[in-house]
Order: sequence, then structure tokens, then C-alpha cells
Amino acid sequence: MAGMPLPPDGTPLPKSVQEMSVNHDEPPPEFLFKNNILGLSYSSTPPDSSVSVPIIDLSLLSTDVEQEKLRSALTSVGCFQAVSHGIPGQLLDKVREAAKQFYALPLEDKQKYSRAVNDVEGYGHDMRVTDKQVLDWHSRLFLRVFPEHQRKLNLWPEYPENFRKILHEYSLKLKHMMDHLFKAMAKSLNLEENSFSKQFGDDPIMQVRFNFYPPCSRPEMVLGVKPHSDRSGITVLLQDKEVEGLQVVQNDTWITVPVLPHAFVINLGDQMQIMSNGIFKSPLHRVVTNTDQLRISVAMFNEPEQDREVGPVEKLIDAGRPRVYKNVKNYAAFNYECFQKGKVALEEVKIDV
Ligand SMILES: O=C(O)CCC(=O)C(=O)O
Ligand SMILES: [Fe+2]
Repeated sequence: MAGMPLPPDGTPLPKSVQEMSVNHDEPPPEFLFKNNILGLSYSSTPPDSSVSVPIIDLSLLSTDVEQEKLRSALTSVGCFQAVSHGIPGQLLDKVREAAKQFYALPLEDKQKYSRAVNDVEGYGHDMRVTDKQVLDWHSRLFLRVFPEHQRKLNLWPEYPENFRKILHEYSLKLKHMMDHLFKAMAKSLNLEENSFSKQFGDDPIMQVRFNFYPPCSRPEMVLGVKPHSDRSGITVLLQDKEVEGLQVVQNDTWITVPVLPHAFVINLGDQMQIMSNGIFKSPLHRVVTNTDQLRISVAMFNEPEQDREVGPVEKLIDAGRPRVYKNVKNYAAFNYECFQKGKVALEEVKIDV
């Protein structure tokens, strides 16, 4: 693909996903997978009781038992549901409500916050990078929340009126929680508690993505988000309060992450897999669509400071476990380039043995 001109990201969709959904349109070919994507494991077979997403009580993370549960979750499935995290349910409801009200605005009002062509920040659709790309059935609002001076406030909705205030409050709380998680993850591997956080620097990047998945008439052929692993260190995901859709791979099966209204889904990202020298797993996940319910989720990602190098923690490298990954810098952008070329970024930064 190298050297081939890419179709401009600006190629407009004839209609937005939201409009197509409202009109019950048949999704256009760009959105369709060739085969049925759901398979028996999703549509009819109840999940095997041995496969599930672990639940971890964050208020108990100083105990050996909970730390062992954390280590076990991150070395196997790579994600868990966090409960007793200390963030009030009322705030979570406000975040969901603000997202819902923004999404309910007329399209032209939302488009005041549109992302520019070839930029990720702002409101819009899946970025189009190749003509072979199967498009995701969703729209999103993607914003950088930290460092604070890098916020592009012109892209932060002014309606609902409290949107900016709620997002600011929510981001601060999540930053605190991510710090707490980084420490617990380090301790669960018998490392100094700042082993991961210090690699991210004093002013790490945090970005939020509000995902809107309207109903789709062909859920068996169309995905809300294609299979991917996150580019982040960790991702804190607030699922819709009622509507399921997120699935992760476990034992070669897609399993649905159940809705726990006041829990967060914590997904380990690629950069944490690198820093842990491959001990923790960055899980492959996707989002399925449904025929009759809007689903909204809010994902918060952390990343190291711009131009900061991260790599496997020295103490996790030894004769029995040689270094698996090279050091990486600006991995999110690199990951995105790989995605454009159809490559898997984590494989590209592996050390050849
Ligand atoms: O909507 C979800 O549940 C997950 C979204 C996701 O994977 C992402 O934004 O990276
Ligand atoms: Fe994701």
C-alpha cells in the first residue's frame, strides 16, 4: 500500500450514520462485512461460565487478595470491571446525560464541533484512511482533556450548558483513578509503585471519546467498532447504563462485557503491554450493533507526554524473560500509521529473537 494515494478523509458520507439510522436505511456497502460477524457464540449460545470479565473492588487494592485478582485479570483477559472506585454514581449519570443531550442536538449544531479533515479531535465519523476500510457504525466526539493548556475549547460543546464543567470534573477524577491503578498494577508485579507512572511523565496526555452507536438494521453485518486493541496505557470505559455492545476476546471467543451500571470497564492498552514486557495483555475488543437501541459509551485514554520514550521495566527483564519490546515514542501516532498499512503495531515493535 506504501506510496498509493489514499482517498481523502474528507470524502463525505452521503448521509451521517445517525440519519441513516433514523431513516432505517440499509447500511451502504462501505459498512458491511462479507460474512456474518456475530457467530453462534454471540447470538444464541449462553457464554461458558468459565469465561467472564473479572470484577475488582478498587477500595481493596491494598490487600494481597485483590492485588492478586488484578494481576490475574491483566495477565489473562486484559480487562476487568472496576467497582467501589469512589466516583459518585451521580457524576457518572451526569456524564451520560450530557453526552445524550449533545447527541440529541440537530446535526448542524453538532457539526459546529466537527473534526477537521485528517484530524482526530472533534465530532465526526470514523476517519477514512483507505478505500478498503470497512466503516464503523457510530459517530464520536473526541477531545484532549489533559494537559489542560492543550484543550481545544472550540471543539468542546457549549450545550448542554454544563457539558464543559462536567467533563472537567470527570477528567480530574479519572486522572486520579488512573494514577491509583498504575500504582496498583506496579505493586501487583512487585515493582516500585511509580514504575509505570514515571514513564508517562509529569504531564501525561488524557483524551476522551464519546461514542454514539445508533440502531442499525443489519447488526449481523455491521460493527459499531471494528476489532482493535487500545493505543493507550490504560482505558477507563463508562459503558451505557442499559445497552450492551462491548465484546472482548477470551479463549478465542468473543464474550460480551455485561453492563454493571456504576462500574468502569478497565482495558489495558498496548503501551502497558509494552511497559510490562508482555506480562499484561492488551485485549482485542469490538462493539456490536443492535436494531433498536441507541448505545452511548465514554472512553478515557491515557498516554505518555509527547515525545517521551516508554519501554519494558528493567526489573521485568531477565534470562527467563528476555526483553520482548523495543522502547517506543509517540506510540499512538505510530499505531495509527500501522493501522493505515494494515499492520499490527505491537508486532512491529517486538524484538526479533
Ligand atoms: O463503546 C465501547 O464499549 C468501546 C469503545 C472502544 O473500544 C474505544 O473507544 O476504543
Ligand atoms: Fe477500544
